[in-house]
Amino acid sequence: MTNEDKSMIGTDYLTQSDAVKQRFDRLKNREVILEVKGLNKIYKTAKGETTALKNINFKTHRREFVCVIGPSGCGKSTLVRILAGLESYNGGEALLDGKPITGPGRDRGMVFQGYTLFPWRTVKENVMFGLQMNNITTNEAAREADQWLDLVGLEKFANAYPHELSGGMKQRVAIARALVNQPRILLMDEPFGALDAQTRCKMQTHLLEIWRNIDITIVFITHDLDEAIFLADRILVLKAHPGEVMELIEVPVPRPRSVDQLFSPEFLATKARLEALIHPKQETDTNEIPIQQRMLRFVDVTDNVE
Ligand SMILES: Nc1ncnc2c1ncn2[C@@H]1O[C@H](COP(=O)(O)OP(=O)(O)OP(=O)(O)O)[C@@H](O)[C@H]1O
Repeated sequence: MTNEDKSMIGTDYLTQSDAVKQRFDRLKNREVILEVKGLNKIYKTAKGETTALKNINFKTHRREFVCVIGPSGCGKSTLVRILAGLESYNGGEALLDGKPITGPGRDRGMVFQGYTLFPWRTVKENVMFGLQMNNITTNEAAREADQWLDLVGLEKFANAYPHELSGGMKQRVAIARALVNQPRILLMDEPFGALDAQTRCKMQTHLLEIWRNIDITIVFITHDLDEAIFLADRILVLKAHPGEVMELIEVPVPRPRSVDQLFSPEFLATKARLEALIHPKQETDTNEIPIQQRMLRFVDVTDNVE
């Protein structure tokens, strides 16, 4: 344990080292890229109304990395779809560079959990697609696609087809394809959710490396507490039914991040706070039937597996 570790013992997630504090001061001085003000979303169905988002407020600064976390049904996907311009909303505002979001646009790149590559196009052709849709010549698109494939470390796979790639590689192509139009903001909805733990970990480090090297602001949806703390500057914590902001947490873990920090006092303190917000301890319900009594017996009582 280093002296710095020792000095952080007993601190909570609100305690920031001087370096972290200064970083947040710099970050908050940067221009606001995304501003969400009093945003509401109500879904109307035959069964009634669901308030998916209620009075959501937050700002994201240039080159900030924001994670959005919360229990199932808290409106994470709804929020990201509204920001992408794929979903309408019922009041409030969502502003990108001060302008209302009214539909999809080149200023936003999207990466989803499912692999959304065109299977009949090569890796490079997948990345070129967005550019060609914007009337950029094939030669120019090919040159730019090469640069982005280089950035995500897939230059050697330019002529491969999606089915020849691993899950992590497919998501790297998806990131290159989302970045090729040089959006202001990258919206990522559980992009690593389908990957195995080891690949997921590598992709997180890789994404931080990409983010460090380019001028991009990231809004990243996740279920995973470790992933949120590892990646984010700030974490927007939502609650469900209705989807509301519980807290916007400034992650006190210094940058650059590495897996060695997963058990640092700041990391664990932040995780404890997220656990308390997202999985609060339930009061014991005295009316609840003990689990053993609820289970059907499928085996003979004498057949003891232990
Ligand atoms: N198209 C829709 N029509 C009706 N209700 C919807 C629709 N999409 C989402 N909802 C409801 O809105 C609420 C928020 O859903 P949303 O999918 O945004 O949550 P989420 O936090 O992304 O959930 P998960 O983590 O399970 O993906 C939920 O109660 C959901 O049932």
